[in-house]
Amino acid sequence: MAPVETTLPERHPDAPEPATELPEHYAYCFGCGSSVEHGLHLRATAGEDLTVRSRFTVTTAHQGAPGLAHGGLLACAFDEALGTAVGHLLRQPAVTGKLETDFLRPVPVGTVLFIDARIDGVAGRKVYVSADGRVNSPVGDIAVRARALFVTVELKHFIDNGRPEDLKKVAADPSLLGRTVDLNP
Ligand SMILES: CCCCCCCCCC(=O)SCCNC(=O)CCNC(=O)[C@H](O)C(C)(C)COP(=O)(O)OP(=O)(O)OC[C@H]1O[C@@H](n2cnc3c(N)ncnc32)[C@H](O)[C@@H]1OP(=O)(O)O
Repeated sequence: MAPVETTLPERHPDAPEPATELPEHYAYCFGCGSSVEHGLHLRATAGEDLTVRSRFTVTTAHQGAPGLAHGGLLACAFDEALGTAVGHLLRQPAVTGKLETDFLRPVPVGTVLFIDARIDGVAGRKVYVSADGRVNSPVGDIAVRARALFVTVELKHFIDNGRPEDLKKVAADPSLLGRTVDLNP
């Protein structure tokens, strides 16, 4: 539940159609990037209305306790899944301001975590989102639940704050970035 009054936003007219597989947003993103060897490699599909379904396989590189996913990595997966929902459905750059997780059941190595994310409401630049994660199936008991606040930003946020050598790499090879927002709106 958002701590302030919110309104339900419109799904952006250029948002991907439901059932569209969404591209990684940055090749070196720990959450979704294909160039990060032990990253989460999260994959997402646009859902109906203000929803996105993501999934990732928990590997031995993601352990906290023997054979079990690290809670911080699970939080990372939710951050990515929630940010993907905001980025694709609203088509606005946004960053995580706050992320809260409830770890309800252990998530073993080798399982696929299905994460159903939704946009709950907006208030000015604040976008409230939440998600449920289930083990090996998109239905059944919830293993992890998360709520987050994303704050919309101008592209300038990334240009002003990113490490210059990484920004240069992207400028030299724009294919490293998925085009979810218009760079020249
Ligand atoms: C398709 C694309 C897929 C992308 C997936 C990516 C997933 C991963 C996303 C990330 O992990 S992003 C990286 C982690 N986050 C950051 O690095 C953000 C660091 N924080 C900041 O840069 C600034 O604090 C921030 C841009 C969030 C806000 O600073 P601003 O100066 O622009 O705005 P301001 O501080 O005025 O806050 C705007 C509103 O948000 C509210 N707010 C900001 N942070 C908050 C917070 N933590 N808790 C509660 N409210 C917060 C703030 O109170 C205010 O509310 P009001 O409009 O009602 O006044």
